[in-house]
Amino acid sequence: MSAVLPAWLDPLPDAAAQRALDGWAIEQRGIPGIELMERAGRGLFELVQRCVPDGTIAVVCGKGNNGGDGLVVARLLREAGREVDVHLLPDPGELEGDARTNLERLCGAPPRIFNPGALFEVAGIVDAVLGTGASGAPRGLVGDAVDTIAAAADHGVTVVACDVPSGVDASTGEVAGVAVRARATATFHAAKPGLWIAPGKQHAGEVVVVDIGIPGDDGGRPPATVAGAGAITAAVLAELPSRGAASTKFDGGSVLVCGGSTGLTGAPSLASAAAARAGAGYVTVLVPASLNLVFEVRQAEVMSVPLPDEDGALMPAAVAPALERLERADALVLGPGLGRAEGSAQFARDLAAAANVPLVLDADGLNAHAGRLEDLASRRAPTVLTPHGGELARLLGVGNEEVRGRRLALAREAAHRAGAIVVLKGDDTLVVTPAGAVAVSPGDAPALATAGTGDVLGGTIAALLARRVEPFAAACAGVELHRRAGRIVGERIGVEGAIAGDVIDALPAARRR
Ligand SMILES: NC(=O)C1=CN([C@@H]2O[C@H](COP(=O)(O)OP(=O)(O)OC[C@H]3O[C@@H](n4cnc5c(N)ncnc54)[C@H](O)[C@@H]3O)[C@@H](O)[C@H]2O)[C@H](O)CC1
Ligand SMILES: [K+]
Repeated sequence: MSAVLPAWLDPLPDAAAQRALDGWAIEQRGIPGIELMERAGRGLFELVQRCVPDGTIAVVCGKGNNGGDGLVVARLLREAGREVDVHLLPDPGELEGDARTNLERLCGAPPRIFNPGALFEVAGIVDAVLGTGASGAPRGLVGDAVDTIAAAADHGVTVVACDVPSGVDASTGEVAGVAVRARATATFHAAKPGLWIAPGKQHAGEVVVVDIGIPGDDGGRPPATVAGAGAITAAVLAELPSRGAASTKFDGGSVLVCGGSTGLTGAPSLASAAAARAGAGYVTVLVPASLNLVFEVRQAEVMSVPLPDEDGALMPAAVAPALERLERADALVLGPGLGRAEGSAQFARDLAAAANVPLVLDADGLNAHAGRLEDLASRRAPTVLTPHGGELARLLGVGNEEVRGRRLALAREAAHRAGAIVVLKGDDTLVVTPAGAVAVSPGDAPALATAGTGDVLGGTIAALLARRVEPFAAACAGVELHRRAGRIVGERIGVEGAIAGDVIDALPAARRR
């Protein structure tokens, strides 16, 4: 599936797209494959020298061009005076093309037959077994080699991966069987989605992108490299409107936040405060009448509308009054603190179906749609689901383990079934559209790992939807603002002890960075 990625996403070509790019560079732009391989090997060499400055290096080579890169780096390391053991998995006669050429160019001792024990006695290992040509779990001797490299890493041997840690699916980050866990990965031309998406992200370690001279779109029209995914960049924030001198609160749009239940009044408060801090013109919470006083007192900048409730939980009878308020709203966040009462789940389903405004469905609003994603597909206005892993598992009726292992595939499935944008939260937050576009967040905002930051994200995205930002851009920009705010909090007050309110307060600064 190739969707044209917006300019504010840096392409993360998947395995097929990267192979197409390699082929295009060779056939259409006349760059010899052997030259691409040499440049790849040189980039890998520099990373190995940095990560393993001394001691013996074992280079384990598979039979494809990933192995060919390994043979290049073995030669360069030996030319630099390093002690290098080359372990060749295939018979030498099985090597073809550029890999074979580099076998012939190898200086020093010829490659040895793969010797697992030797991998525990070296300072470092270069994993040149499988790259973008891998399919499925490593098999046979390749599987044994990947197992051994992984075990050696567990014993403290430094592993540097060539292009992709062997065993990781370059396109999705899935690990079918066993995979190498590298200290660092030298990846060629561009990072692949599998290096940015868990569990592949954790296997890749530090990712260094090596320029191997594949030209950009210099009019030569490279193949659509957008078949993979895109990395969210700061440029997405340029999609956001700014308040001008003549702006009024009406320009900022009206965000409604519907949720809350006894003991769970904090979530709608966090979501509504976040919407205000993210630029909404005005924000109103729709909450159980018996809890309304809490909201009257808590946040002066947020208005509150009491809805009929039973024991502090919203029931289907609250749908009609809520819809009345929605007539004058520009976006709705539904779910924060809603609670698990059956009547509240029905309330959430009825309101989601009837609300004709852009909707951010979060928390118990999502749980109310477990196994009912298709109900959302008939909504006329845009829908953004913001599940964490456990909520996505409940939506799809699968186990948490399956979501942890197949994040991209399952986010795509939910987006397709619900006809909605899915924001699958995590250090590697994914934003996936029903049409198949995929954006990945750079993450690295550990201060966000605290209760309530999910509510903050929902309110932030709703504020951008209320300002008529295109929904995919609004979801990605919301994720980026949220991440930046988390990083600001981490720098200002420290990761430990950061709380969701700090992230809200940092949202305005996050736009300025
Ligand atoms: N194409 C180029 O110009 C460049 C490529 N670079 C490097 O090449 C690899 C991609 O090479 P390719 O030959 O397509 O595939 P691999 O080297 O990944 O090897 C696949 C090889 O292994 C076998 N295999 C596949 N899956 C499994 C499995 N699960 N178990 C066992 N064996 C498996 C398969 O039969 C193939 O023979 C790319 O990653 C780069 O490293 C250069 O870097 C740049 C130029
Ligand atoms: K590899």
